[in-house]
Amino acid sequence: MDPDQVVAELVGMGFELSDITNAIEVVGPSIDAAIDYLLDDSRRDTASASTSNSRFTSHAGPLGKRGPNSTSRAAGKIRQSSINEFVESAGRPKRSKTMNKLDLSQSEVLQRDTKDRNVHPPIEDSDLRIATEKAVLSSYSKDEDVGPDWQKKVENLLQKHFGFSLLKDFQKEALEAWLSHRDCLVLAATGSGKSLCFQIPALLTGKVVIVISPLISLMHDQCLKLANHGVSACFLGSGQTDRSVEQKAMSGMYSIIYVCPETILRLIKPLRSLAESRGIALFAIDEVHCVSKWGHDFRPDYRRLSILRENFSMDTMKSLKFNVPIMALTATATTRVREDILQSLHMSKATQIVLTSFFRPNLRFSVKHSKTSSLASYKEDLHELISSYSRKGKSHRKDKLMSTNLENSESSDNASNGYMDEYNGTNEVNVDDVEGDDVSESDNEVCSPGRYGLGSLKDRQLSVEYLEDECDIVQDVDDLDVSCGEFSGKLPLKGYSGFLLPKTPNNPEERAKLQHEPLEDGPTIIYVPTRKETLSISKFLSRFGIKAAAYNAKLPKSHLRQVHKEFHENTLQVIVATIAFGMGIDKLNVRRIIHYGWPQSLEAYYQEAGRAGRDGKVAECVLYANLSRTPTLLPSQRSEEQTKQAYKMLSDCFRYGMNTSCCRAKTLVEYFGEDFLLEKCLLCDICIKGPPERQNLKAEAMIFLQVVATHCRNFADISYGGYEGRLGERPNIKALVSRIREQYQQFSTSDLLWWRGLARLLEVKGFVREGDDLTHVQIKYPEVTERGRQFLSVKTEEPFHVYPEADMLLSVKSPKSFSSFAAWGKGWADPEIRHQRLQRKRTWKSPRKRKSRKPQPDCSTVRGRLTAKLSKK
Ligand SMILES: Nc1ncnc2c1ncn2[C@@H]1O[C@H](COP(=O)(O)OP(=O)(O)OP(=O)(O)O)[C@@H](O)[C@H]1O
Ligand SMILES: [Mg+2]
Repeated sequence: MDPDQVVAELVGMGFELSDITNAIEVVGPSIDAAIDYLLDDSRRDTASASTSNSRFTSHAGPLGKRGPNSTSRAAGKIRQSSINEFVESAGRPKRSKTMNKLDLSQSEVLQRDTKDRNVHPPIEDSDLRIATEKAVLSSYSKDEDVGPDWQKKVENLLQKHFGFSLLKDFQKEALEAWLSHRDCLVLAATGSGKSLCFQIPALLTGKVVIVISPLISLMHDQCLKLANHGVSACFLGSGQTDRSVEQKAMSGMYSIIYVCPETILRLIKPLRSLAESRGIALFAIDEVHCVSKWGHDFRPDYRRLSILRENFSMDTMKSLKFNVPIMALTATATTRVREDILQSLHMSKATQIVLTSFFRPNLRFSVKHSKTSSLASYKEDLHELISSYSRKGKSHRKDKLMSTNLENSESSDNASNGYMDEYNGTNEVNVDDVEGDDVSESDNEVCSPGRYGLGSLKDRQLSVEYLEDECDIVQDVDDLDVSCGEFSGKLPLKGYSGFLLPKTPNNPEERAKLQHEPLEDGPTIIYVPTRKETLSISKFLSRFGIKAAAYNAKLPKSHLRQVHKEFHENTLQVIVATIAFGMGIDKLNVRRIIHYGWPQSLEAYYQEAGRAGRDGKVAECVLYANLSRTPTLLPSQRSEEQTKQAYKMLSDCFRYGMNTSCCRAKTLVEYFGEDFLLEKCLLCDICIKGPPERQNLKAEAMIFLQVVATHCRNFADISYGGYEGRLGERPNIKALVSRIREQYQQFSTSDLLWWRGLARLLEVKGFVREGDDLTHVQIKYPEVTERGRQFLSVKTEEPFHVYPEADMLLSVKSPKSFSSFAAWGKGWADPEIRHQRLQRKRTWKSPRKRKSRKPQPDCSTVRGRLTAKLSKK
């Protein structure tokens, strides 16, 4: 491969250019070898951190033990995995020559499963198979009535297959709906046990359940678990390499068939035959929020699933005694999304809505301010995480090591990148933070300049292509075809009864005790917006002896599988992932979910956070976000309508972060349309710290509304002109705040951040609204409403009490360094002063820039050629 191509691919995976060039210089321009070298680098860091800082030279796999084909990236790329691999990797006997098509574990599973219903395992010889299939098909019980004692039967089946015997109430409700042949929409919290609702019908009848699922990794995971529980299941779609599986599935050889929406559309005909032969008990549509444009994971193919109702109803299939019921399931759907689901899937008017609480009583939610953009932020924010894992290991030595490493990393970062000084004192609010309005909202925080040592990054900052290539956006079922199963096959089922049990106490005294309860052992998932951050943060953590691994969709599949495996085997402490570490991951003991950067919606946030504490024990969900900067939408192909909706969802998420007075858990569950029964959760940062002091901001509110009213009127008359804006240009909040600073001496040094917060509060009260047609994350072109005008005109002494929001508090905590903002601001209007300032700014920056810039690229080396190429862009 051409070295430039190798470098370009590795850059796409998120590796840093300097590391790539080092790797290529050591191992040559081979992509596989370079990946191994680069991933080993973190390993070496971990090893060196845990052994007296000496460099670890052997090339063990990225996580210590790569699979046999780990060096063959090509193999990982071309050949997609099949369930057999994962059954094998679960420690079960491998397929032997003497065995038939299925490996031992699967045939065992089939035997066990089929013994219950006189179904024979599929066998290799085709004639014999056809004969067997005929016998099998004729032996299916066509009796739909499972009888009045179905609960008893279910309990027995649960005990036999899963090791517990009690159905949860919502599961019972969903099954009752199915038994009466009704459609059903199940809305239940993450980890509550929705899968069981559609797995039981397959065990209870001789019929097949078809499950539509969005990701191959999810299907793998569920098939593997079912295999471990003695239930025959398979998945179909592009990830299925064994072509015979589809044929077997369509002839009724599996009790549960997982299929992606894209595939089911072409399988309608064979499925109709299956409905007539073995029978289809149910269509289950998992993660059904993907149906809706108003949801956070819209997948157009999900919308076409209305085809199921059209093709499997009594009207279209005369042999059916009732429509094949549809069961739709999700953990994150707002009221609007629910309506959209019912409509789009043509679910019946009598659809049973099974709604359980979205509340996760054992999760401690919190939001913290961080620039989340540099090594300095990592140090500040991840310090506690590192200490917690170090304490669990050899605490004293590691703590010592940690401080040494912190020092080392500081000096080396300063020397190599020269950007540390820019971010020292991470939590300081800098005027640059709030100047974002001048650039479009697509000026995304995910690509703050100077972070990754890529010289030309700043130039590429506004490029949508670049951003698209930086973030993992799951658009297709194949995007993440790696398994996330419990590979050990030892599911901790005995005595475990879901996250609601062991019960998290409900009474306030008991709950208060959980506020500071130390977390038990367990892994952490850190969600970051970009691929580069998966690598930079995992590398950073490895330096302190943490067993951390990066996970993003562009990394080799072999690496991702290994990460899944080690995660489920509890040998990894931290996974740093993009959203690619996806839906439905069911690992019980995840102790922390850290979001490092703004999520795109509360739906996505809550679903990802919901992976914590599924064992019912206390777990933490921390969102680190830059509270002084408006988050921006990650690029994706959206229609105008979808863009508006995406902004709305991002805005809701931003407001969640800005909130300082309402319990986080309450905000989250109410977002999903649920009435929160406890007054507060008592575990989140707001419940623990309490809200800030309420302030009477009457004077400020009046001034703001007055200025907005005046300038909006001027704008409407097109007579407005003067200061910063051009004639007829609608004044944005930044311009309006400049006017306030100029006109009101007492606010001459006030901060835009603070006024933005006030504008949001006034918007919530209905005194101002967004005047622009485009949607923004927060109010940008305020306009006074009728209510606002009334507020302005009524001269009463009534106070205007509000809780200041996070950005307001932040701006007060770190006031501006210059003494008179107005004077400083006015200076920019003077061409001479502006010229001088810009000159000065250039001279400030130039020494550091010059220091970090390479003299002249040497085009005889890979590094030189690439540097020259990138600097041309
Ligand atoms: N009735 C039950 N009693 C005890 N445990 C249960 C019960 N039902 C399900 N579980 C367990 O709950 C865990 C979570 O189940 P499942 O993966 O179905 O959750 P989910 O609701 O689909 O979550 P997600 O929304 O994240 O996909 C599993 O380990 C499962 O074995
Ligand atoms: Mg699920």
